Amino acid sequence: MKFHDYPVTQDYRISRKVLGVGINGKVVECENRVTNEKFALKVLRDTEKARREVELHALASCHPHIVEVKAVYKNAYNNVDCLLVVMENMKGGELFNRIQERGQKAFTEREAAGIVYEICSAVQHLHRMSIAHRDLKPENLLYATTSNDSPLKLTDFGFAKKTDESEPSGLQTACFTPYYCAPEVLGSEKYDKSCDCWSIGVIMYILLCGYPPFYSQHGQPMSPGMKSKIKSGEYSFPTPEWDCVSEAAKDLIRKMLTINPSERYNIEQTMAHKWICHYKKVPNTPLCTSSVLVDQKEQWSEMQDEMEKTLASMRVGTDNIQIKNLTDSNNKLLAKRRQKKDEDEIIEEDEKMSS
Ligand SMILES: Nc1ncnc2c1ncn2[C@@H]1O[C@H](COP(=O)(O)OP(=O)(O)OP(=O)(O)O)[C@@H](O)[C@H]1O
Repeated sequence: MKFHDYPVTQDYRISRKVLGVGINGKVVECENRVTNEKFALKVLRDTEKARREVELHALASCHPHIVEVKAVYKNAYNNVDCLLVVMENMKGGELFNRIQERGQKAFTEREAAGIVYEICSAVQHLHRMSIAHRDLKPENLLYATTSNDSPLKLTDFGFAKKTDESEPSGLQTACFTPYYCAPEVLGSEKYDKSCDCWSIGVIMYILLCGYPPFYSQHGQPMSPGMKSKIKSGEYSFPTPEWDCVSEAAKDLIRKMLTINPSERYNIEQTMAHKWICHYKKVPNTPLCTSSVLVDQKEQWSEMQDEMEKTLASMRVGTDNIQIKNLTDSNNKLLAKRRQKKDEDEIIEEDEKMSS
């Protein structure tokens, strides 16, 4: 995708409405000056990492279950190069918020299968293009609209990686990876893709019961021992939430949460599994998911933190360790301060243009 080098503010009015906040800063709403159509704008410092994110996202975005990148601008603010990514505006919110908001109307196993099918089709598209997402978590799954038949789409390619590039040797290490098979044994391409399948397994599990598979104790906050549970694949299908869930669903979860990534189901095997390929015929059994999500609202952010940490530890071992310069730092505080400054400068610029 070609990056425009004229100011984004020539084409879009930038609003102060914040659509979401992530580690790289805010995503704000913007409006096309000609059509008045609303979009989402993500501002990133122009670093090698940001370029990889934007390029891979744009490359993969022509898919019904991936958030579409409309345009990218490369603008400088106070001599700092930034990439401004205009994306379709996902007005329907995050996946689990919607399930939580259903109230009394029970969420069913067939609906869960439809959702997992949508996620799998996005991941299949990526893996066929030799892209591993590596940050597949609930916050990165957004609904396009608030209507019941809205598509669910995957976003945030901040950790995406082209998996067919030859890896420079020497700096890789498996010391930190908590998983049974070291990445270099399996090959980084298969290893990186296998992390996405593990994530789908976790999301599928939560969809079917409302709590994650690697809880220290159901209903209790996460314990420090959770990591070792993930490592040894210790999870179960507790009563009563799992009593009515089909054997086919449990079978697929076992295959996706297999500890050894070389034995874990890949995306093609997952798509061919009967619970996915016949997702419209999955039993319409009511699930406990919505009410459990409501009851455990307080634990949700801990769950998100834990999933983030686990995904981060899965990425270590396939990425080369590099000394970062300050502008590439992932330090949350530094990133927030920088991001806020960039956004303020862009909004100021926009206000100057409008006046
Ligand atoms: N296209 C979009 N439309 C509406 N809201 C969006 C869109 N993209 C992102 N958001 C919101 O902004 C939040 C942050 O976006 P994103 O995940 O891309 O940023 P990030 O800084 O890379 O975050 P993370 O901390 O998840 O790595 C999302 O969780 C979501 O709530």
